This record gives sequence, structure tokens and C-alpha cells, in this order.
Amino acid sequence: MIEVENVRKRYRRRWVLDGLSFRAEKGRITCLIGLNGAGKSTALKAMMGLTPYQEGSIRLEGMALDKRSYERISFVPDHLPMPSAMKLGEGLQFMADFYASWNASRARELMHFFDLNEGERVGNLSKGTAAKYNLVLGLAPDTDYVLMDEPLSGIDVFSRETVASVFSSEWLEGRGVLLTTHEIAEMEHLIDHAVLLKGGRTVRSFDCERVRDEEGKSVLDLMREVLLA
Ligand SMILES: Nc1ncnc2c1ncn2[C@@H]1O[C@H](COP(=O)(O)OP(=O)(O)OP(=O)(O)O)[C@@H](O)[C@H]1O
Repeated sequence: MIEVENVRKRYRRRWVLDGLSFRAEKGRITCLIGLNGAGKSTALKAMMGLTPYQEGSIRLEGMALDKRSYERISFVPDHLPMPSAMKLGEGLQFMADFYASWNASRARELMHFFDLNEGERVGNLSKGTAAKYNLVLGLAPDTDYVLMDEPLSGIDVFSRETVASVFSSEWLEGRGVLLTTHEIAEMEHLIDHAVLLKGGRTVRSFDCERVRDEEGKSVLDLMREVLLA
């Protein structure tokens, strides 16, 4: 389990995370939901050690995060971090050299699944194709948790179905997934747990199926109730 507890982060004088608390469990898909600027991307970056935070704690299986944690948590950012002159195959090799957890055969399967060409250059990829390659880089390592920032962003309607199918595939089986998305309508049926953020703070955290069964409400209903209040 990854536990985020009362995290506060300031950019200059403004607290952009201001009491963020939630849990992401293995074998479950947890979704951070909030309007623009709520702090979703900042939360993922703090969890990946990419931006410092001033207060609170982030723990992996009860232990404070350190460098070794990132062999167990992979990240799919909302932009492609590879240099534009690099070929996709070279990017895979770079990851293989860097991460002990890299799974080359899973990387090949994913490249084939997304119909990506190893000889193509990163700089020549369309936005949607870059998003698919980013998913390959994040899903290929044998990590217990995968964090994804807007995995459907820039992906066309038919490719979205392909990407959505990854969430119920064996590539994610047993792993804990934490994602952010604005595409709630499309993702709702895949999400187990939702965490609603407002002003960098957790305002509601709930099990989607339970809310559907017991309250007859969708994630979108709760978003309207809580985020627009
Ligand atoms: N490097 C930065 N310097 C200063 N402020 C920043 C920086 N990065 C983000 N912020 C601010 O932090 C707040 C949270 O930003 P963040 O990108 O985490 O929001 P988000 O919920 O991911 O938004 P969106 O849905 O629009 O992607 C915003 O007000 C943003 O302007």
C-alpha cells in the first residue's frame, strides 16, 4: 500500500497541496479526481520524489520512500521525458540499463500491442502515439505500483478503447494503479476507488462500487456534489 498522509506542499507562498491524504492499494485502481489546478499532478510528482514537499509523509508498505522505492513504483507522466532525437528502441534500452525491474519481454509485447515501431524517433511521434509509448515505458517494469498522469490525454477515440483495455489486462493484474484523469465518463467503470481533491486537499474518498450500490450515485454525481459545492 502507498499511504499519503497530510501532505502539504508550497510553491513560493501558496500551498498547492494542503492536507492531502489517501491510500493506493495493490490490485486496485485508484483515481485522483479534481478540477484544473486541484493538485493532482503535483501529488504524483511528490510521490515520485520529483518535487519536494514541506509536511506530511508518503510511505510504501509502511516505509518512508527512498531511491529503492522507485524499482517498485513506476510513473507514466503526462509528457514524454525522452529526448526527441532518440529512437523508440533506444529509449527502451535506456530504461533497461537504468531500471533493474525492467521487463524486456513485456516491453516488446506492449510495443506490439500499441503498434509502435522501434525505429521511429521520439520527436516525430504524434501526441497520441507519444502517450502510448509513455505507457510502454511505465508498464514494462516489474513494479508493484504504476502511477499515471492523464493516460488518455491526446489519445483518439478508438485508441482510447485500446488504452482502456490495458486497465483490465494481465499487464496490470495484481498491481496497484493510481491515475489522474478528466475522462471520468470513460474511466468510471474501471476505477475501484476515487479520491476527490479540492484546493490540494482530500475532500472525499470512496469505493466506487459501494457508492453505486448503496447510494445509487456515479462518480460524476459525487464530483458535482462535492467539487461544485
Ligand atoms: N512549478 C510550479 N510553480 C508554481 N506553481 C505551480 C507549479 N506547478 C504547479 N503549480 C500550481 O500548483 C497548482 C496545482 O497544479 P497541478 O498541475 O498539480 O494541478 P492539476 O490538478 O494536475 O491540474 P490539471 O487538471 O489542470 O492538470 C496549480 O495552481 C498550479 O498553477
